[in-house]
Amino acid sequence: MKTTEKTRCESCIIRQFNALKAFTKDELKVISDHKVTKNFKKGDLIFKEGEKLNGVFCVRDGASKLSKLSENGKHQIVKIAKKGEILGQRSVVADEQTNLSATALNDTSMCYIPKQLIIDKINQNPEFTRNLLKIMASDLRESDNFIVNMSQHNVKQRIAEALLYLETNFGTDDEGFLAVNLSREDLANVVGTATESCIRLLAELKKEKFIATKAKKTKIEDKKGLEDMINGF
Ligand SMILES: Nc1ncnc2c1ncn2[C@@H]1O[C@@H]2COP(=O)(O)O[C@H]2[C@H]1O
Repeated sequence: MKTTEKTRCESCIIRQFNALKAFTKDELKVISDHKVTKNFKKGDLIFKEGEKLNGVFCVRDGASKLSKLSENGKHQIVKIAKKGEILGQRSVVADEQTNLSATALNDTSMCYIPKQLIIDKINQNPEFTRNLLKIMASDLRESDNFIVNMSQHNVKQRIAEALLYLETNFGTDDEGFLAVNLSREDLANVVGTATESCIRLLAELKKEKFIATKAKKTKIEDKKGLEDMINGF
């Protein structure tokens, strides 16, 4: 992990995507003066489940996986976080330890904002507090949907959903391959299956012409077909 020169929050457009959009120019100046920009490489641990954070991370760029280690030693990936998200606000607000680990999936840049500033702003800026509540409410809705999805969709449907999520949220490269490539193990950990089953089901999806693969890259060939399959048609 590298700490780099600061970019000023006042001139950063990322805040439009998160609760920080409620801050005035003066508030942003204070945040800018106290935050640190941290850069992570693929595989770097950003924070570990059970850690007590002294601040929150604002994702400027890159993708990171949020995962929880279960008692049987498996990592369940709960979410792939993207640009604009704030990570760690749940434990900072609750004054608890983090519930998940965050690991960089590619080159990732994050601004680390000290906890005390966030707590001060919760007390001083009601619009910021409302925004934060909305984000946490949305995380809760996502978690509800995730649980329902796990129990009502089969593994193949869940793989299709994960691939569509990656395309919608992170886009594709010049050749149409997913810009964020999950390893087969990570994809298996998103959908809650063994890596071998995930590999077998990806091969099926390829044979059925829903997807194409090249080396470790994956391309969605038939989006409508995948959507129909998810909806049980
Ligand atoms: N759907 C989600 N469920 C749980 N945590 C999430 C979700 N989306 C984003 N997060 C963030 O992931 C963070 C993990 O550490 P915390 O528990 O401190 O705070 C959590 C939230 O900021």
